[in-house]
Amino acid sequence: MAAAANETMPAGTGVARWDADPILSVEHLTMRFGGLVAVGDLSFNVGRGDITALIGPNGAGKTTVFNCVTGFYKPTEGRIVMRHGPGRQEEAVREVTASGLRWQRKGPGGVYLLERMPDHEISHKAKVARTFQNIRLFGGMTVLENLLVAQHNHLMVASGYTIGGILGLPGFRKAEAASIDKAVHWLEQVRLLDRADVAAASLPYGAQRRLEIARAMCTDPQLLCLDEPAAGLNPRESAELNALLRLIRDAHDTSVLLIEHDMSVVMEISDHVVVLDYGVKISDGTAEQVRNDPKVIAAYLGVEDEDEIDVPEVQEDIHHIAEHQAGHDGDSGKGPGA
Ligand SMILES: Nc1ncnc2c1ncn2[C@@H]1O[C@H](COP(=O)(O)OP(=O)(O)OP(=O)(O)O)[C@@H](O)[C@H]1O
Repeated sequence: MAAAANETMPAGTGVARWDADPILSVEHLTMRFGGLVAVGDLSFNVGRGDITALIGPNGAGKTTVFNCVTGFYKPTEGRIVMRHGPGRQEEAVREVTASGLRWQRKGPGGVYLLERMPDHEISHKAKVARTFQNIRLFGGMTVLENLLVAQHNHLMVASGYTIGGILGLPGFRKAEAASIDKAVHWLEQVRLLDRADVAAASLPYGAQRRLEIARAMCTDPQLLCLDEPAAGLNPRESAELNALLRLIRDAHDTSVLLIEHDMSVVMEISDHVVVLDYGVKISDGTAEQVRNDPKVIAAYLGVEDEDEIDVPEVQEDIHHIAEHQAGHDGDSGKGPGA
């Protein structure tokens, strides 16, 4: 996947890679809260094997999109298609849509209509994992326990939903050992193995953020959704996060969709960037394309007339604003105490 990460279009197709091989398609998504249209007729694709960033000013609708994708909200309208296996699988998507079913599996492939599925099915069957803007670890449990709890479903299956677990039947013991191996693997990846036995709440903020990502990865997701993973991190921790997300994409075959205000993270690691403003898409392309899009610049600065913008200077301003915003977020309830 990584090898393809810098090529926007597969040779000779003229179609962006994320449109040719989307792991996730958000199609005509609308979410209304009473009279407020938080997201209006939004469509975009998340490419298989890509890091995709969803960005936009405060209140643009990013978290609402995440909540629809992960089953926390039922969209007012629209379809959200998750695909296991390559390609668009158009016929399977048509079949499952018409059938009224929630998903259809065929061999290694599968099509899942997330707007029809409850959140636990989205995580266990469609293989979509998420982290939250405000950290949601089990603070009183140890670091290791947090990663084992994430694999609870797998262990329940191994116990046959009986007291097989308590009795230590061989199948369960094997599954339990595999769960510990996986937890240890991810603790190594996020550099927390030496903290495995401490309470999660006692970790510094940046380490808690890494633990959240490790916990999500212990569910073996095909798509990892991260809500502001760099919020409150210092520059060194931000650089470590970039490396971790690249490793997740390249070595673990997991696609990543992230909401992020820190433009240094977005521009450095994203293969694809989608920009929202007032619940609608205003730009969609590579980081480079989006960075130079006057509509994006105008949205971030609240400028009405794009013709008045002196682009290079404004880009500098955007960078400062993004930095300021990230710092401000860290002080306003998105930090460890939140
Ligand atoms: N549960 C809700 N009930 C009512 N309005 C909501 C709800 N959730 C979000 N909204 C509104 O929908 C709009 C989009 O909010 P959302 O949180 O999705 O934006 P965002 O882009 O994630 O913002 P931020 O960057 O500040 O987190 C906002 O006007 C918000 O007030």
